[in-house]
Amino acid sequence: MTNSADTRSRSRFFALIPCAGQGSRAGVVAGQAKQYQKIAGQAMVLHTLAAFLAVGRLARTLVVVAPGDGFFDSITEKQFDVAACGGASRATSVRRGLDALLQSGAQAGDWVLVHDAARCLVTPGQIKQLIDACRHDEVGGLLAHQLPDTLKQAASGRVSGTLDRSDKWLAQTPQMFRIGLLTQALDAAESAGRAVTDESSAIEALGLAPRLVPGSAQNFKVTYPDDFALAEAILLSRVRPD
Ligand SMILES: Nc1ccn([C@@H]2O[C@H](COP(=O)(O)OP(=O)(O)OP(=O)(O)O)[C@@H](O)[C@H]2O)c(=O)n1
Ligand SMILES: C[C@](O)(CO)[C@H](O)COP(=O)(O)O
Repeated sequence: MTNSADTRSRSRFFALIPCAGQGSRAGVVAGQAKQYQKIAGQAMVLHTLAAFLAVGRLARTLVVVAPGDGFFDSITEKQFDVAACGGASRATSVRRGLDALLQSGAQAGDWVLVHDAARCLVTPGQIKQLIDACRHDEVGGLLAHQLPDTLKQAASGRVSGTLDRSDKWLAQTPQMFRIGLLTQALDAAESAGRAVTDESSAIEALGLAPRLVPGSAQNFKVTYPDDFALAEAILLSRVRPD
């Protein structure tokens, strides 16, 4: 007979990569979405996937793309799965991806590491650090980065205050939670009509406190036009990812 501690200690780790956005802030107009733009010789998302595929502890990696997206069709012998179930928001893409994982054998007690396709500078070492820091945690957690600059509050384009930044962190990904808990949290946010921009905020709304695991300034999300050149320079400068 197994008890819940036994079951939890056998939990597996899955990766879920939301990849169904457009990249409007990056200035991407018609045509290829941001995550498919070439950086350092290959599509951004392929750099992201390379980091995850180098982490042996992951049972499986699932990429969630928009319905009708054929980007991965030509890649044969993929070491990852693709589900064309992306939605209108990142949260919907993630939520549908969780269903796809559960339908293909993942269990509610397994861990999922959710990571933006557009955060293509993450390293296998950072992914392993998150797993090691959170695998025995009751809640789970996320990579995050402490603010390196003075933090200003603004009103009408002028400074209205300088904020204490000692307790402020920039949320990054991956964000790692039990699949069942994250499903419950995203469903609760949706029922309450509360838009969530990351997994942690859905978990926080349940009254839980995710663990902050120091990431790196280099693990930024390619969001604005200037970010492409910076991401390319960093990728080209890396002899080995970590
Ligand atoms: N409906 C959506 C929106 C976003 N994403 C994914 O979530 C990650 C983070 O999204 P972000 O890059 O911030 O958003 P985009 O929607 O791609 O960009 P923008 O808001 O500038 O249009 C990206 O890998 C993106 O592909 C998604 O899967 N489904
Ligand atoms: C999930 C995220 O990457 C954490 O920083 C981020 O919130 C997603 O991007 P958005 O700009 O908030 O949509």
